Parts: sequence; C-alpha cells; structure tokens
Amino acid sequence: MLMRKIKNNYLVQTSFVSKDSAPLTWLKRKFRSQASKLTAFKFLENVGLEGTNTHVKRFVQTSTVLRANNVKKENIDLQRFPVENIRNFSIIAHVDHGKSTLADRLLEITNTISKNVRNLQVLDRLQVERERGITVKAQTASLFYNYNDEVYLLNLVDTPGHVDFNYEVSRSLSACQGVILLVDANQGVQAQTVANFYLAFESNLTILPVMNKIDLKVAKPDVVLKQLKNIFDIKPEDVLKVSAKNGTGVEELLRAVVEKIPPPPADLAKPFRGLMFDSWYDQYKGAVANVAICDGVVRKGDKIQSCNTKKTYEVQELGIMHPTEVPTGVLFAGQVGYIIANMKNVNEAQVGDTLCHDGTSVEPLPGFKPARAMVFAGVYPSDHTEFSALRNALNRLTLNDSSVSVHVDHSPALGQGWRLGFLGLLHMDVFNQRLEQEYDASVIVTAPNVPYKARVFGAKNLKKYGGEEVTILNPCHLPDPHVVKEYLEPMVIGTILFPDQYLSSVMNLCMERRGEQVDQVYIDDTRLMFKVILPLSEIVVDFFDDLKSITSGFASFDYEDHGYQVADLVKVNILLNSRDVEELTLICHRARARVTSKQVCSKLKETIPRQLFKISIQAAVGSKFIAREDIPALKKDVLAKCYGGDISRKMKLLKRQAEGKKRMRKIGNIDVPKDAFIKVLKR
Ligand SMILES: Nc1nc2c(ncn2[C@@H]2O[C@H](COP(=O)(O)OP(=O)(O)OP(=O)(O)O)[C@@H](O)[C@H]2O)c(=O)[nH]1
Repeated sequence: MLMRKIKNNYLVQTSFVSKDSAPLTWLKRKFRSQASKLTAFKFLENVGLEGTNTHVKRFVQTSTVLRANNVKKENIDLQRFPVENIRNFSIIAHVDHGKSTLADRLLEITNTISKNVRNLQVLDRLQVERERGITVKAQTASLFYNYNDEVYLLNLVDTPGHVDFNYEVSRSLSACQGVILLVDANQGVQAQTVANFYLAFESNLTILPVMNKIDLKVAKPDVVLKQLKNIFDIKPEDVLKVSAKNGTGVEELLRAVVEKIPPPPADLAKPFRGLMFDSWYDQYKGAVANVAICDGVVRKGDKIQSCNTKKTYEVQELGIMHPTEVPTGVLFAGQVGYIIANMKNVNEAQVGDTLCHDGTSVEPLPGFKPARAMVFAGVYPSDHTEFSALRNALNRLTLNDSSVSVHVDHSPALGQGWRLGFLGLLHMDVFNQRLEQEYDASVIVTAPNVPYKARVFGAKNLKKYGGEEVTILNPCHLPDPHVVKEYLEPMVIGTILFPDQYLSSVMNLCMERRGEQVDQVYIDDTRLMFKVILPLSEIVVDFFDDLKSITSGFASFDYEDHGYQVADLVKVNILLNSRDVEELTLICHRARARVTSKQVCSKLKETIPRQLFKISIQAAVGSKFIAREDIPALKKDVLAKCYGGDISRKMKLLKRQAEGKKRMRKIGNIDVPKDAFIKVLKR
C-alpha cells in the first residue's frame, strides 16, 4: 500500500517507473545523490508520507538537513571572512559522549539547519552510521556565527569516538587549531577521552574541556571535574557545562570557541597551498577532496598541482560544506572546504597531499603518517564474474576511507581477490557492510589475522623474501621454521579504565591474554587507570567483549601500537577431508596451538552443514595432527516428502535448495558457508 502510494505519486511528478518492491531500496536507488535526496524529501512531504514507515522515516531524517540547507545556499561571499574571523575546531570524545548531538545543536544555533526534532546526528550521513548509531567518518561543516556584531566562519569537524576510527580523528586535527573535548557527566573520563586528549595535546591544539549531559539525573559533575583535574590537570573552573540534548550552555560554548581558539596561521599573500585531509567519491562528480587552505587563494578554473604525484588538474568546483556541498567559486587562506578537480582514484586523491598552483613551487605540508593496519583479511567476490565490479567498488570506498591498505591476493579456493588491512575488527566489519550497502557488492571475507614478522637467514632466503625481515600479511605465507631465526608478533599498549572492585578479574583476564602490566593509577576515589602491554593477536577478536562482561559493562579500553616482540609462533593448517584449506590457515603462539585448533575444528563442525558424505576436519602443525572433528554423512533428498502432486511444487523445492547452495563456497567437493571463515575465530 505504502509502496503503491509512493510509486503512484512519484510517477505523477517524474517519469521514472520502478518495479522494485521494498520502499527503502527503491528510494535509495532512485535518490542516490544528495541533490536528488532533497527532491525525494519534498516529494514524500507532498504526498504526506513523512514518517509512515520506519525506513522511510530514517531516510527522511537524513534529508531534513538538505531541505533546511537549500534555502540559503546561494551567494556565500567568503571574502567577508579575514583570517582573524575564522576558527577551525574539532569535537573529540569517547564513544557516545554526545559529539554528533552537540554538532546538531551547533548547526541549529548558527541557523545552518532549521530547528527540528528530527535533527538527530545529522552529520552521521552514512547508512551504516545511522544503523549502528556510531560515527565512523569525520564530517566537516562550515557555520556562520554572529559574535559581538561580527560574523565568524567556524569550521567544525565531528569525529568518530571508537578506537578503530582514530585515524579519522588524527587527520581531522591537522585542519584545526582547537578542540572541544567532550566528557559525559555520568560516565566521566574514559579510555578514548585519554587517547584523544593526548592526540590534541601533542598537536599543540587549544583544548576546550566540556562536560556534556548535565541534564541527566545520574550526572556526577564533581567526580568528573576531579578526574579531569587528576589526569589532565584541567582546572574545574575552565570546564564548560552543557547539555547537547536540550541545548543548555551551547551558546556559551560557541562564544568560548571564538574567544579561546586562535585563528589559523594562514597567509593570504603567499602562493596557494592546501592540505588534502580527507576525500570521498561522489557518483556524479568523481573524487571530492576536503582541503584546508593554508596559504593564498584558489578559484574555480585554476590549474592546480599535486605536490606528491606532480599531476595537474583544473578546479571544476569548490566550496564549503554547509553542511552539504555549497559552491562558492573561491576559497581563501585559513578556510576549509572541498575541491572537485577530476581526480579519479585513491592514487590521485591521496590524503595528506599538498595542493598548489601549477607552476609554483611551495614547501609541501607535513602530511600524515600512513595508518598502520592492525588486522588483515582476504576479501573475495562471492561470484568470480563480479571481480571488476568489486575492484571499482574498492577503489571508490578506499578513497573515502584511506586507512584501509589494499594488496592483490589469490586463493586456490576463492580465486582472485585482495588482502585488506584494517585498523580493527569493527573497522573491518563496517567497511564490508559499506561495500555491500553502498556498492551492492557481495563479498567473502576470510578470518582476520594480525601482521606477524619473521627474520629469515641464508643468502637464498634473503633474496627470496627481499630482505631479512618479512611481514606476513597472509598466514599461509609464513616462512618455514628451518629458514627463520625468530618470529615476531605485534604488541600494543592498552589503557583500561574501570571501577577498582573489578581489579582482580581484570588482572586475570590480562594475564590469560599474555599481558604485562606496566602502570596503575587512581583517577578518582574508585576508578583505576591500568596500562598493560598485550599481544595484538590476543585483543583483536573478543578481548573487549570479555572485559565488558567481567566489569558489568563499566570498563573502557583503548590501545596503541607498541612495536614488535619475539614470540614462539607456529602455523596451524586446517584440512577438510585431508585437503589443506589455505584460507583457514592461522598463526598462533605455540602454547595456544592445541586449544585454538580444537576451538576452530569444533566451530567448523557447527558451521559446515552435513553433506552427502562424511567430512573430517583436522588441524596440523607441520606433519603433526593436533585436533580433529568429524561431520557424519547425510542423505538429503529434498523431494523425499513430495509424493506425486504438482511439478511446480517439486521445482520450488529444488530451486530453494539451489539458492541455499549459492550461499556456500565449494572447497574441493565440500560446500562451506561464506561466513565460516569469520565464525571460526569467534570463541
Ligand atoms: N541526556 C542526554 N543525552 C545525550 C546528550 N547528548 C547526547 N546524548 C545521547 O547520547 C547518545 C550518544 O550521542 P551521540 O551524539 O551519538 O554520541 P557520539 O559521541 O557522537 O557517538 P560516536 O560518534 O558513536 O562516538 C545519544 O543517545 C544521545 O541522544 C545530553 O546532553 N543529554
């Protein structure tokens, strides 16, 4: 009914005809670009369908901001803003402390969007962000704020809170001179608060400490103030108190942004120099670069050059995010905006690159340290014929998420594919979800592994591996022990914040995961901050889940890279009916090999369906078998219960069986479900 209403009305307004059945899929397909989302919104409003269906409601929510924004997009004159009237700042905080909600209020107060109850995290535009309720992508928005009868241009960056998306935060900070450090008035300082504070502190940014959610009945402002004093030496009188939800204190916060954060150190007189700190792919416009203009002026039609690739481009469009793209024709020193210049792929639009005018020579800006991938996994098309479509999708998505590293890979069972490096398991999950949702790609993801290293010896091996130290991205490429001096595993230094009543449980968990405690301090009367060095392989899968469950959800965890450490590693091969399945190979510590192998074999037994023959699942280290499970044979005749009757019924049963098989992947003659590769790692 709903669908018919939408379609009929839409037919009246445009000439599209759609045969799709689900309203959301249909809407999304027709209104992929932001401009056409606006049309969709107007259309839904006209036909009175706003909010009749949850999916449509969510869709309309994202479009609201576009409607509000459309009113006053034209004629923004950026020349009115000298450098002294510009402030570039970011909102940083632990997960769920209210960054995106605060951004909503800032957009409303500055009339960037109209006040509306539907404004819920409007800068979280991706479907995956709306579905999961988390920010995964930093978003910029330019706001105009009237302060003491002068208009200021405020460039705001809303950042993600989860540790897996920290690279987004560190890049965003390069375009800012200050940050709003948000702390939840009930939860207080958490692990990512500490990590984000130091990121800003080490970048010499002005930090505005802000306590959010003061409207909560369970707020503990005094405890939080004490924590801020103890950990960061922030004076209680310097902490602003706001409620992002109902807007209390937000106006004062905006005033503090203007008063306390310095203007960018930009020089209008110098030749144009801009730092590309983000990029994304627009279906119609190609690559869009987010640029902080450090010096000079850049205009539409200018010939610009990348300092890194030396390629030249013509600026086709440029403007500010207000909060979606608004062309302005020119960007001046100190401003932050977007540039479209016919860059086609991730190699051309490299984040961290410096842009300048063609023919000028400027000192390139420092750029960014490349993201260090924490976990690697193989990604393959479910169907071989979709290989090039998946390659295009990967090219576009890595433009949007430059922290993913891509290496071409091949697997005997899954064919041609890629080994992708991610910053954590959530990052991997989100990336694959985005591949499926935004690019209709259907992929098989293999079990993730951390990047181990091996030091090989012997002239022949040095030549074979291109040096003494070999990084192993794919477990089946681990060099044999007889050519290896030592194996190394990646380590992290973790920060855990939790109430002290859970101390012994947390210590036990860390010891179980081969952790070594290095520090322990009280941040207030009852909460502890614990520093522990852990092997990365021990935390990627389920460490945080276990930590949450033993502390009744009160612990928070953050980690950073801590180099490599010598480790006694072994390669475990998994065999299905005596055939080695490379995609399931894993590397683990020798002491853990037996237990891990048993877990993997029994997980596979649960995951692989019974088939017409017996299947043996074995785990082996070298030539020694260390675990085994068997799946008994099954004779599955789907037509067994179908005596006589109509042929169409038989066809339907056979068709359903064939569809079930599509979700399987043949390894030898065994059908393995697509998700088996990931499931084996979950304990
Ligand atoms: N009571 C109350 N709730 C708030 C306030 N600010 C945010 N919230 C709620 O806190 C939850 C998280 O808010 P978000 O704005 O998504 O938090 P975030 O920091 O952007 O989250 P991530 O981007 O995932 O890290 C939401 O349910 C908000 O409604 C506030 O001032 N008071």
